[in-house]
Amino acid sequence: MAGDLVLPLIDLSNPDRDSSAKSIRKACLDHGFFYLVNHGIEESFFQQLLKQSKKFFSLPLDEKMKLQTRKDNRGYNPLLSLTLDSSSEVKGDVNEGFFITSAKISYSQFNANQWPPEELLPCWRATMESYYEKMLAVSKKLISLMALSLGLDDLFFEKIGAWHEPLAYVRLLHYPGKTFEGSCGRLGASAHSDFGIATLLLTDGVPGLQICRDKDRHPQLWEDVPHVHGALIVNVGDLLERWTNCLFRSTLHRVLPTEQERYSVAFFINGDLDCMVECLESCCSKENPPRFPAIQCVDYLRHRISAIYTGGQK
Ligand SMILES: O=C(O)CCC(=O)C(=O)O
Ligand SMILES: [Fe+2]
Repeated sequence: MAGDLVLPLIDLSNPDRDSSAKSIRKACLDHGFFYLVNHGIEESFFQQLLKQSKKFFSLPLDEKMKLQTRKDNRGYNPLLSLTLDSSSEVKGDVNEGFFITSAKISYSQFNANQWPPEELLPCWRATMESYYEKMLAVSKKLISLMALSLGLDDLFFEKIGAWHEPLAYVRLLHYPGKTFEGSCGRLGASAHSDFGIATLLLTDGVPGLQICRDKDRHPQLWEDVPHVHGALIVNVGDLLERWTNCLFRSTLHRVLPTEQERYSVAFFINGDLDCMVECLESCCSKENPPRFPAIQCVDYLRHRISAIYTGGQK
């Protein structure tokens, strides 16, 4: 049964950075989720982004399929093509999506984003590129507060080489609502934790997102995440959980099938591909040894990304 959930609100513009860092630490210990406000992105820009996203998903399927993702995970994923809970026997999440990342990053033999033709969707690419840049700037501020919240230098992630050319993704998402008849007990997004450092999520206000704060509890308790107008929902990812030896929690979440159509945009922040993710000194001791071996960011992400492709990654 879903209960009422009150998540902390972090003000990114607060000049008292130590106080923000303290609040972030508490939020990451208690929930692994919080709202980010005063992040500097205008509401009108969010509306423009959601409008452009809707325009893309309204294109005929054959047009969208021309941009289907390849090995590098950029472009279009049709309905049911990904299953975020890779251990689930029920395959296929009821959403379609579109991934965009930095043009500078070469992840496989393909190193270019895919774009719908300008004559079909004027300004689409420019809107997405602008969102990517704005979110990268917000993430940079957030990452430095997260470093402070762990008692580290605020430039810690830059200094260890995790934030020079970080792999980040914009993921546009469309949940079709009850008009889609092939759901058969599937979820909008099956239960998962995100892979990277953190995720910053924008939704259109249609409910559906739930979190499970204690994944080991049986039966699991799923709680609705209320919409807060203008706020981004931030959650800790598995790479940060590894860095912090499970001090910061990458909380399980999912999206229920929705009656109405629903649009959301996730911004996934990961580190630089070649950075090593290994337990922070301050997060381990003799009594609490590292729970995960060190791993290169790219190896971890490749493995996790390929596991969510329902029929294998093309
Ligand atoms: O659409 C949402 O609200 C959540 C999406 C999500 O959890 C994801 O893409 O990782
Ligand atoms: Fe997620």
